[in-house]
Amino acid sequence: MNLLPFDEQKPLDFIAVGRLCIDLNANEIHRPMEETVTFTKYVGGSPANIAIGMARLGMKTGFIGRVADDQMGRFIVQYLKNNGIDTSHVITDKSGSVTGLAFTEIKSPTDCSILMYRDNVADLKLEPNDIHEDYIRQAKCLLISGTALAKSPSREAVFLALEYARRHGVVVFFDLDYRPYTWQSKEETAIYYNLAAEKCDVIIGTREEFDMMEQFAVHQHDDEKTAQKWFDYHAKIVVIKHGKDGSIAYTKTGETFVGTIFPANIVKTFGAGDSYAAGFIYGLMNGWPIPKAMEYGAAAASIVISSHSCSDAMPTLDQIEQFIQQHKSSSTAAKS
Ligand SMILES: Nc1ncnc2c1ncn2[C@@H]1O[C@H](COP(=O)(O)OP(=O)(O)OP(=O)(O)O)[C@@H](O)[C@H]1O
Ligand SMILES: O=C(O)C[C@@H](O)[C@H](O)C(=O)CO
Repeated sequence: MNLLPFDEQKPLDFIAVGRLCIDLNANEIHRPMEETVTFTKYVGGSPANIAIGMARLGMKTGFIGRVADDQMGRFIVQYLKNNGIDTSHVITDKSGSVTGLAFTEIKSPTDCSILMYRDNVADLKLEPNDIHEDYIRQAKCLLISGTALAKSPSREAVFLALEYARRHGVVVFFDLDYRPYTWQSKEETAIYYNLAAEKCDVIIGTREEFDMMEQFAVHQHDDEKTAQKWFDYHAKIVVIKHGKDGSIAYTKTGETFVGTIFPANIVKTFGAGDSYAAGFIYGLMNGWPIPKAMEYGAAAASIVISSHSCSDAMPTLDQIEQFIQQHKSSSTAAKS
């Protein structure tokens, strides 16, 4: 049974809507940011990372968003173009907005944090008029990212994109991407996340993100009940990510798949979710069984957390397959 009816006649594979930002990753690692002197600049923003990941995997990818009218905005657009991503619907915001900055602190491979500068950011200036029905209609799938729901008019733009996607048989992925500093309150977040999730086909989030969404629900902290809640709406697949403990995917048809991880030489933990999403969505779009899609997501995640960047490190299909093969060979050798 084809859970996700991707329309192979559509010319675009994947469109992401939302945040285009800059990551400034500490170069002096294993120390607090107070002691960091230099940073490396990368394109960032969760939906941007996922779109870059999809393009690296060979998918025809587009983006809907706003960038600041400055050097950072131009850097982002050029980077997307260099990676073969269609930027015809990336708008330069002229309101004096700025580019969101994510300063990353890498105290240890497992103790990382992100300091976000997001006042007056261009990405949340996205407007409903920036959302074009004819563009979304051309895509096999659309990715929305939770942070784009944090403020108007971006919030309304996302709901319009969802309306167009539903109208034209575009499969919708919702990456929860909860970033508390962008919201007024958890209650506000839960309300808007629930309203969006009701319209989505695949919902991907961590246990903590689903708990935030379900703060008004009768159940708490229960993966199966979380999945069933969304199957009662539009969802076909719900994926709950559990960090180094892997992931669990539930389907509306009653199947459950437990995803394992690949060992990683961890440089930093963040970026795992975005790379996992790219590998997983790629697998689903190719009609693979869910376990294989989860495997490619997990491999992509291990590759990215073993790297200094997120976007730059998003792997190609060959890199993922070589990584998986190397792991399998090492496992076989270790057993013999
Ligand atoms: N320490 C790890 N070692 C190997 N794989 C990992 C590790 N942490 C995460 N992963 C892989 O990445 C997937 C997503 O990671 P996680 O659950 O941390 O999502 P996330 O919180 O959205 O990630 P991010 O830190 O990018 O926001 C996991 O399901 C797992 O497959
Ligand atoms: O999503 C953000 O704004 C931060 C990202 O750019 C950063 O790469 C990250 O946290 C990835 O999960």
